[in-house]
Amino acid sequence: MRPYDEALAQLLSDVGSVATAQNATENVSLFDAVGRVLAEDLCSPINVPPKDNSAMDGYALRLQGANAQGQWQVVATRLAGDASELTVNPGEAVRIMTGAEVPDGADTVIMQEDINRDGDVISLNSANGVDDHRVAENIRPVGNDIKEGRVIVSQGTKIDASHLGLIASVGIDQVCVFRRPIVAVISTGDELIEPGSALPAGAIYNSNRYFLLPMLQKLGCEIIDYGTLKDDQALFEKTFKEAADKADFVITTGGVSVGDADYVKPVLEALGNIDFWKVAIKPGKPFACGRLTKDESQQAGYLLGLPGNPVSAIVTFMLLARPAIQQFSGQAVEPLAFLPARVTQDVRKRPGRMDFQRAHYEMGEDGRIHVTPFNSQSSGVLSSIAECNCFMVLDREQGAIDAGAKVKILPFREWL
Ligand SMILES: Nc1nc2c(c(=O)[nH]1)N[C@H]1C(S)=C(S)[C@@H](COP(=O)(O)OP(=O)(O)OC[C@H]3O[C@@H](n4cnc5c(N)ncnc54)[C@H](O)[C@@H]3O)O[C@H]1N2
Ligand code: MOO
Repeated sequence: MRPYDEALAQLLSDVGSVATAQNATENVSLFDAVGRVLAEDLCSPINVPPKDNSAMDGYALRLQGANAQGQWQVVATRLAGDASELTVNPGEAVRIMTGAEVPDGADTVIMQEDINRDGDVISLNSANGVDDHRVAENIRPVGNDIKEGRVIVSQGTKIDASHLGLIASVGIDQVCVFRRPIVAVISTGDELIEPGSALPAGAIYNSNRYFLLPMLQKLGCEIIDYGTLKDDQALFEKTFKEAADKADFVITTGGVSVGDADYVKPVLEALGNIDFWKVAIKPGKPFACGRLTKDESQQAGYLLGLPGNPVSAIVTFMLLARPAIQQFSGQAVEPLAFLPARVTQDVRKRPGRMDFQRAHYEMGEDGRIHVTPFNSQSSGVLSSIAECNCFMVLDREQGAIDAGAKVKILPFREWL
């Protein structure tokens, strides 16, 4: 059994990245870029803002050299969008609106609440006059947000709404992204039927397909859905081969343990190479992965064989498949972001496997995170995922722990 860290490291070194493949990139327009991975550093062709502009509705004037209470003659009005030539001389002011370019000669904008206006003459209304203000206040200087030439979004970033806004703010409407990873999804098991019809004796509804597909979508994958295969070795061979020719990853669920109808591992061995089988995690021990071709130089899908038990399938997807696909898609894989917490009750655990107990965390009145494990840790109880918000992670050699002990947690809801 591989320790989790070793299994993940090997998986990441085996799967590589789409960045090195042929036809790895495409240009897409901004709204199609959300969720895609940027294939090159994006530099700004302009300064943002392009010119000094006002942060307030008020008066642009020259504060430097003004006498105590100040007095200025209002000579013009400046709205946002007006770029006509305008110069402010000492003793003059321009009525200015938020976002309008600051006219030449003005060094400060005074907000209108700080001004007394009498006809076209203005003065400062604060007790200490000029001393209550500073030169350059309320002016947003050119390039304050983004300097021309600066990298605004780096290669490998998964583009979200904030990046889209930033890219639009420098006037770019198309970006170069990596192509989506192609993932074939195959459920296996004679007992599985699809939701929507009555349950025959001996059958269960296929649930794994219904969380895997949306999680893959969220990762930005193109999905080839093979539905469910009956437990038939020849059928597995034929389907895996076909899927491996079309996809970067073939993800299977079920049939990966040691039962009489568990054909995933023998078929992977027959068609290609197993990189490893069995990881020292609970749940999710029987996880198989490897390349679906004997010839290393030949491109073919990489198989990730997830266990059939729904919780084991979702946990191995989150902890192994997800980072592998993320890396392949051109993103940097972030290390797991554990948080410290105190456990609210005694916890049973046998040394041997790293435990990812489903749990619920919340902030206590003492300012610490408190975590309570779900009442069933069976790998068939999918409600433990739906009703929880984190894993309580217990190291491999850890034994039982007492209420109040310090533990690590790993929030997971953002992956769903
Ligand atoms: N003798 C041993 N038996 C088992 C071991 C072991 O080490 N020695 N490991 C156990 C562990 S741990 C797990 S996890 C399971 C994994 O088994 P498989 O990957 O072969 O999965 P199946 O046997 O096909 O199914 C297990 C369970 O999950 C249900 N299932 C399968 N697919 C779906 C699906 N798409 N949707 C909903 N439920 C599904 C299936 O009906 C079974 O109940 O092996 C243990 N056994
Ligand atoms: O490892 Mo299995 O995934 O305990 O149920």
